[in-house]
Amino acid sequence: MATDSPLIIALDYPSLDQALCMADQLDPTRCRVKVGKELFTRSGPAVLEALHGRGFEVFLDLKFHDIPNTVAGAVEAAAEQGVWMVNVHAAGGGEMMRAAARRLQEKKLATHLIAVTVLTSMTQDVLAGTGVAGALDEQVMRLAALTRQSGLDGVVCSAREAAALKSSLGEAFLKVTPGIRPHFAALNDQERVMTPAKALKEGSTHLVIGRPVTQASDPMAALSAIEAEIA
Ligand SMILES: O=c1ccn([C@@H]2O[C@H](COP(=O)(O)O)[C@@H](O)[C@H]2O)c(=O)[nH]1
Repeated sequence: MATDSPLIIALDYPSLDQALCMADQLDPTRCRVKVGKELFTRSGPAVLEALHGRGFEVFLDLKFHDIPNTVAGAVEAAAEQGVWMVNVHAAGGGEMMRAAARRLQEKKLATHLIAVTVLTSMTQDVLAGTGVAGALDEQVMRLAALTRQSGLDGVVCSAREAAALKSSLGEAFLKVTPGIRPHFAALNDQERVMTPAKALKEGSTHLVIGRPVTQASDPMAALSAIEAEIA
């Protein structure tokens, strides 16, 4: 079931049952869902089948980062399972990203392929600790430009970088932004955060939201508040 909503709810749960319990409260015409490393490692492709069966478009967030041939194969495997979106790490480089994009083209698979720039949990200091000397926002820009040159559909970045990316790489290039924090939510381990309405205003095309909804005492009330904020 396709939706126009920019909302992607991160189903970060340790079991298939818990993830489906939340999915059963959500409406596939009002949001997409994201399956990440914990849930997929525990439940495998069964979770994708179950979510597709409920009508959801699924972002498989496994952030592949490996040699080009391995990543191309992994992206192909994800797309064959019908996911709406899959991602790789831009830091894997242009060769890796081009191999993945080419594989989807060759196999005529319509899954969106995007790349992670700098994780939203990272600060300037944390980035420097990995050996990247320049400014964090410049690193995001550099990796996003490489992602677009490599033929991908967009990036994962913080909403704080969305406006600059929109002006340099255009509106159609997807800006999928985790680190979304409504005023009522805790920051948790996120550093580069923004509220839902501001993120859309800055140019985010999709908002990834996990704990502000899934860990809320009333998840559906939290989701409704977010929908009202962005309406
Ligand atoms: O840079 C990134 C890339 C991915 N994520 C993922 O998004 C969600 C965010 O969940 P919250 O509970 O809203 O913090 C989570 O699944 C991350 O793995 C990210 O946060 N930042």
